[in-house]
Amino acid sequence: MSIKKIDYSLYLVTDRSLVPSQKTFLGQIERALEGGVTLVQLREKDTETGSFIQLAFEVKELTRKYGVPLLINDRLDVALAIDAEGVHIGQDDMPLKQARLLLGPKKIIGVSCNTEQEAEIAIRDGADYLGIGAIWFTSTKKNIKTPLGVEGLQRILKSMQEAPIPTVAIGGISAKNACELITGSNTGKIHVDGLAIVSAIMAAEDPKIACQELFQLISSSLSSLGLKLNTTVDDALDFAVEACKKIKSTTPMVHHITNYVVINDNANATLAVGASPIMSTNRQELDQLATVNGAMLLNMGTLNDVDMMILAAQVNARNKNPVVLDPVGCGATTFRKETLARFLNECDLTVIKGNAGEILSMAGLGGKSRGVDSVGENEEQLMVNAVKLLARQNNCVIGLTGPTDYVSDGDRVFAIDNGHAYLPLITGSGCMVSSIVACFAAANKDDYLLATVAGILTVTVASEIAAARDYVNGPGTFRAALIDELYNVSNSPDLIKHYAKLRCIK
Ligand SMILES: Cc1ncc(COP(=O)(O)OP(=O)(O)O)c(N)n1
Ligand SMILES: Cc1nc(C(=O)O)sc1CCOP(=O)(O)O
Repeated sequence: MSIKKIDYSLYLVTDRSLVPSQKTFLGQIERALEGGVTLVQLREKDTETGSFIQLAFEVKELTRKYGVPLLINDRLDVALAIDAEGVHIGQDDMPLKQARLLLGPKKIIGVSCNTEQEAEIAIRDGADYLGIGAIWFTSTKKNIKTPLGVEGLQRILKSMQEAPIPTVAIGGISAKNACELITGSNTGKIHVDGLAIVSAIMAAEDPKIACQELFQLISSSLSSLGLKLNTTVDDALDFAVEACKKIKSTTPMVHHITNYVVINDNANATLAVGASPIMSTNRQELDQLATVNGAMLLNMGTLNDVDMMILAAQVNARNKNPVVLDPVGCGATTFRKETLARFLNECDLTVIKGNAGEILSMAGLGGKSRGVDSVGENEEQLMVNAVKLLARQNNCVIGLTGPTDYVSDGDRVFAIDNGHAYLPLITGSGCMVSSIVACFAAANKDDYLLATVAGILTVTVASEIAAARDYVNGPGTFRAALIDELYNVSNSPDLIKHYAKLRCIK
């Protein structure tokens, strides 16, 4: 299972033939990125493979600079050659099932659909999003099928209500009709997630201005429907409160394969927030447990049977259980580095939660991991870049804990300034945070970024309340009080709202 949290709202599909004279293709794309494009598809119809790859590398350099994913139209070979974030395929291109086999589960695959039946098949076969069109007539693409209009789009969206996936509309879209399209296609719970646009951006005198105008229109149309493009601090706090309640009401089982230094504390913390811990390390019951688990937690602290841990991650992902990895000391030895590489390559991880040293070392951003302690003071920007980059590279949520905690899904970034100086003085407090994140992910599968923020907030807020107790005068008394306050905070989750020092970082 993969989160693939992509912002589809303003999706540029390129066309070199539309670039005005005096302008360059890459220049138009860069201006569009400056204007707020959230996703780019490189669409080349008559370009030889070698030149296509060369161009794709150049476009990727730009999209990377702006932190925007790049998809390749039709050509899986080009997408693989440049390690693009995914592809967009049409009904006459390589079948989705084969494309998925070649690209693997982590890449994004979008599929063009013009009918309810095409949408149903694409969803069944595992598309990540649908490009629904043509909505209106367009001269950008030859031989389009009969335009759907807003009613046709609505019909398809309604047909997907049982199994919704993200959708973008395409064909004839510009600032003149963007609002009508978004508000008109709203069918209660389901609406189009974004607009895919070619000529209104590629042929614009200044794509930055065109995109800013489009972005504004999309954002105001969504807010008129009570929907938002961005997740705010208030959204995250509301989510945290509800997330606590959901753990209590569903009591998810959280399977831990954790290190033996922290096993008892992890189990007690899990119970304190209302989840049910199981600490089995026997491979014979992995399959059966995965059918009832809410989440799987893997902790690299005291590594023994790595193959078994990888198997556990795989069977849980197959059962659609979130898999949380705590990469304890991942930069400390060659064995740990190799083990981490295996987790990243062989498993579909949902959340990686480590300390600053671990996360910076994973990101190759100069972090060091000495034993299992986090070292060094780092600038906020370095942390933000690290969590964003790793989240994008690994298609998962990254949580970095330290004096300030950072969480990102590659798109959104939150910083948490809660916590107490006693936390790093008890062994395995970071491991406890990972356990609690797994509990939140188990019960809150609709948004793993917010579930991770909620988990970290719960522990750090509880730590502040625990440290303030009269009898707490050092790490030993604090450790017991922390378990008590995890219990109290999760029973009165409005405390999170009261204490939270949460920031949304753009
Ligand atoms: C976002 C998006 N939606 C639809 C299409 C059309 O794809 P396809 O049907 O493969 O046609 P061509 O683009 O290949 O002409 C798209 N490219 N992007
Ligand atoms: C690439 C493409 N696919 C379509 C479909 O209907 O699937 S319409 C289209 C072209 C859209 O261009 P413009 O934004 O300039 O109208």
